[in-house]
Amino acid sequence: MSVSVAQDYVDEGVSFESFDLDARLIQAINKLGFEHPTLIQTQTIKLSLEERKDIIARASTGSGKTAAYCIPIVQSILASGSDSEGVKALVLVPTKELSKQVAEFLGQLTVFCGRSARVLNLNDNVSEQVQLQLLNEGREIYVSTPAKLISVLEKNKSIQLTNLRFLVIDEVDLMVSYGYKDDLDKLGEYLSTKTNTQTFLMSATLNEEVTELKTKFCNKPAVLKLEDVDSDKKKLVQYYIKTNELDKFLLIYVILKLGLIKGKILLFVNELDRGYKLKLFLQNFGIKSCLLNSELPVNSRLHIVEEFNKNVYNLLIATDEANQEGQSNDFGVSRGVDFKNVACVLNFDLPVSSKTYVHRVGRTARGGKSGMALSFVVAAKEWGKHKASSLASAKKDEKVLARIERSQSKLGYELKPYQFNMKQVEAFRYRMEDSFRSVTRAAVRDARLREIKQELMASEKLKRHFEENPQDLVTLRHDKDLASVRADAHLKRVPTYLLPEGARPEEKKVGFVPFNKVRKGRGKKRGKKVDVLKGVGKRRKT
Ligand SMILES: Nc1ncnc2c1ncn2[C@@H]1O[C@H](COP(=O)(O)OP(=O)(O)OP(=O)(O)O)[C@@H](O)[C@H]1O
Repeated sequence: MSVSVAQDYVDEGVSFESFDLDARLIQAINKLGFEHPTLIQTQTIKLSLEERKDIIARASTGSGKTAAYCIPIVQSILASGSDSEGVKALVLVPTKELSKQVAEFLGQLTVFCGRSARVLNLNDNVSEQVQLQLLNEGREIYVSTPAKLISVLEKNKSIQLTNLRFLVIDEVDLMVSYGYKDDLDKLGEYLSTKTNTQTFLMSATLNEEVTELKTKFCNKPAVLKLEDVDSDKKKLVQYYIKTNELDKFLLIYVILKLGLIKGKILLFVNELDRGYKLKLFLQNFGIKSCLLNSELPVNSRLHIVEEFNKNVYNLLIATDEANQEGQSNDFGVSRGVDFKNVACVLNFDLPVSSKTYVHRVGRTARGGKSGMALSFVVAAKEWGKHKASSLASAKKDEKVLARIERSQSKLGYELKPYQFNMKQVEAFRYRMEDSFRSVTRAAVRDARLREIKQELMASEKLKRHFEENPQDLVTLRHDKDLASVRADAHLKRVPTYLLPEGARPEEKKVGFVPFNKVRKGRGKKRGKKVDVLKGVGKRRKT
């Protein structure tokens, strides 16, 4: 099987065999479908295996950083045989989602290694007894969030980190802002990183706080910065639409109802309630979505990401909360999670910083695929005019957009304004307003409570159920309709007269749907499609 990742980042002249890797590791890499390493992988594997260097790596989202540190770790463990007892590698990540993702990836890399390289995710949802048993088995690689690690170390004094050969801090710039500083300080007491351990600090973005961790954990590190890729090779196209607060709802309704974006969409909002509001609003039109936010139990969150990756859902509404200071909390949905095959990242609410924008849009155009980012930007003069749809963070949208444009242009990207022809979507306005009105604050509150209850129950069910029936996912779909919003059933149907000609039933057209009238005439222009959402409606492969 051939998986073409991040073609832009692939180091085509290099093969994995050239690193002299263990045959079991090569076999696993082949099984994963990786044909060539990516640039960051080539550099990291070499520096790690040949020079045993500490590494600080900044490389774009989707460039293959996980394998870049996992491969040398597994290789070194296999090469050393059973020379010492205890944990040999520790991978720290900021969220449970990432802990699961990285542990699973390491599981795939070590699938042929038997007892020579075993992985333990300390964040796994198991009883203390089971965990103790797993710890006693003496696994070679631990993956954990810092807080969980410290709690495990404090409860199990017999765990020895003295033979630790690798320490990885992934998404390193988040670690400090997540409040993990104390845990990392404590961890320092368990390790002698400066002498025995090779350290990797990884992220797509780095900040000053990293300097502190560098001093603490690294010894003359090599600094890799691999984010500049030929702009003509770039596969991420970025658009923004300047609009007002209420019209965001009109735009999203038209775009989704008419299927103007093909493929899976990851949509970001900035507040919890807005996620529910949008879900209920879309539900009125028969548009299904599922929610991902920090309030949901972790089991549900993990399951939702898994299901989205398996294409069970097409629209995921993720809440990336912004705190009072306007800083994005970035709780994890926009960080590091390897969402598969996302065709479009849609910033329904613009993030509050250009850094968060990088991580959000980095969820698409991964694995060699192309992708699109579309951001709704509220014009400053429009802000606050419609209370019910207003969002505090949108006040600064234009300023944030300017910052995003500056930082993206340094990376060789351009954000193109999207000229949305609002006149042509006006016909949908009254339906949008009907639906918008029906989603009252009480309905949102009710939906939020219900969803959490439902997910808490499902979460427990999930745990037990999947232990017994790993295949049976049917009862636990997360995109069920929520709560009882009093909207008319007619909203679910778009009457034929509102549809663009190409989408009317008798025409049986599949795929791209032009919004304008089909031009009839002679010669080449006959039947030419004009796309009101030019760019947005482009047919795409996913
Ligand atoms: N050499 C390779 N060949 C093919 N696919 C690869 C290769 N390396 C990584 N991949 C795939 O590319 C995708 C992105 O990799 P990964 O999640 O490590 O990116 P990342 O750099 O950590 O991004 P982020 O900063 O968003 O976390 C994954 O699905 C991974 O399986």
